[in-house]
Amino acid sequence: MGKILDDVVDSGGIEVIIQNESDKTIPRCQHGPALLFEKTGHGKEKGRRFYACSACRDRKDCNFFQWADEKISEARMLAREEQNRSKMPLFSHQEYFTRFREFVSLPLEQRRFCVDCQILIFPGEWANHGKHKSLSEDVTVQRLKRPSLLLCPLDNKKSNAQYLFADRSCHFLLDMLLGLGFQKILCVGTPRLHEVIKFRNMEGKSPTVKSLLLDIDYRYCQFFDQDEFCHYNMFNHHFFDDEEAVTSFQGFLREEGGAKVVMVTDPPFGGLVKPLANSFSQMSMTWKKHNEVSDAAEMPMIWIFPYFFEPRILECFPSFSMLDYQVDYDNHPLYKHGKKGRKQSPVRLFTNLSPKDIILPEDEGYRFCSVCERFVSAGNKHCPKCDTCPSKDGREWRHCDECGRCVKPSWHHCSSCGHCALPDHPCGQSQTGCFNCGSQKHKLRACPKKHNKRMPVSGGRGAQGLSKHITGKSTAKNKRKRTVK
Ligand SMILES: C[S@@+](CC[C@H](N)C(=O)[O-])C[C@H]1O[C@@H](n2cnc3c(N)ncnc32)[C@H](O)[C@@H]1O
Ligand SMILES: [Zn+2]
Ligand SMILES: [Zn+2]
Ligand SMILES: [Zn+2]
Ligand SMILES: [Zn+2]
Ligand SMILES: [Zn+2]
Ligand SMILES: [Zn+2]
Repeated sequence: MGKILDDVVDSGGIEVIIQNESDKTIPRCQHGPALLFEKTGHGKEKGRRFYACSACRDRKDCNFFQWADEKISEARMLAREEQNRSKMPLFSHQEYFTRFREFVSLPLEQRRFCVDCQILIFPGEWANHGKHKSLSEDVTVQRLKRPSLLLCPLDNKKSNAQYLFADRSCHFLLDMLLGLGFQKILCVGTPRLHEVIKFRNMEGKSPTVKSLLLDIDYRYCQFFDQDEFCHYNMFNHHFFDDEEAVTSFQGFLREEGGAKVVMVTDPPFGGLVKPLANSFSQMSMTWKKHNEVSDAAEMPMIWIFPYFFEPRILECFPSFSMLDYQVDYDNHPLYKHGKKGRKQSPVRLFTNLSPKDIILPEDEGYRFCSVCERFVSAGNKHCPKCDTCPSKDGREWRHCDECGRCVKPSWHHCSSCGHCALPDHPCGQSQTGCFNCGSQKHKLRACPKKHNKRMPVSGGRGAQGLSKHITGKSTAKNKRKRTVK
């Protein structure tokens, strides 16, 4: 099966097609309804559609594949259902949480956490885990309240990891949202933010905030009850525990007593912007349905993603803007803040909240640009010619008069190509058509959108991201990727 998938992906581009997820004919893998893809580009299979797993970038984790026009025999269907069932978690959410309650009532010396199985174990179960590595000390109540510190970040051999916020970023996010008056935070793929909220509530230092975590990592069922955690797939808006989870989710979105809701999400990078945006729109529609808001209202959202996805996110959510704040992670040597790590973090906040209301920390060099009416990073100098603070990566960009826009400091204007590029760019062969808007009908010089502040639209990124999603091949740019089991 994997071989077919590789061949399909290798021989051209791929487009994802959004379907109505309530459509019962969509085939399912263990991660819920599969996504529908269409082959683009050249080759004999152009236009042919197929289904593949929505959640796993690495086909070793889930190799689900089916041509859309393929007839599946009854026997194969049954075998597939059986396989999906066999991949289900050991216990139901309710059972997991009942175990947790019992577990915390045990004396400290009887509490163990099996590192190999990533599960809390009772004395009667120790024998079954006899050969496994386990933690037997320090499984304190305090530690159980920060499960992200107890659980190993999901990781596979290709260094796909769960990237957890550094405390600096986590507290910045929470303080900023509290400052804006939000009382309910929907944490989508942000377990560390969720637990920090709970922790702060217990300390009683800041106003009490409600939090609901939606994540595909069901290990969290062990620590959070059904009104605090839903096992969820954000690529197909699928709740694994169906009705119970959906009810809990809908209840959370109801702004009873005027408690304002905001959603914060930090999805794995994989280029699948379209299905993510579709899920977040579905959430926003549910929020709308359960609250008395105007037709044009959108649920307040913060989507944490690398800056180079800006054009694609804005395409899906035109009301969003990208903020300069650099999100910092704990378990990634590349993305540490400031000079200590090798690089500055490429991860930013995209939001439909008003940028001028989001005060970025002065002690980290951010300042307010009164022309742009937003906080910008230290190196991001306002360009009067572009009428914006143009830097995306935090470095000081330079205005090129020939290109009519600001460019990265490492770029130089190349007269053969007619635009700025890195000094060692493949001269003359890099791009056909317009460098600014991607159109094949004109060159940069004649671009009607030349003074438009958008980044150039690179034609292939969607397909690239997706083929990586399916094959697990990585592109240099999209290094932060991880896989979830
Ligand atoms: C980059 S990590 C973000 C963690 C966040 N920075 C934090 O510290 O809380 C991505 C998160 O999304 C979750 N995730 C990955 N794939 C998912 C999917 N298909 N649906 C829902 N959650 C997913 C992972 O389990 C992980 O918690
Ligand atoms: Zn799958
Ligand atoms: Zn074990
Ligand atoms: Zn400015
Ligand atoms: Zn400029
Ligand atoms: Zn130039
Ligand atoms: Zn050139």
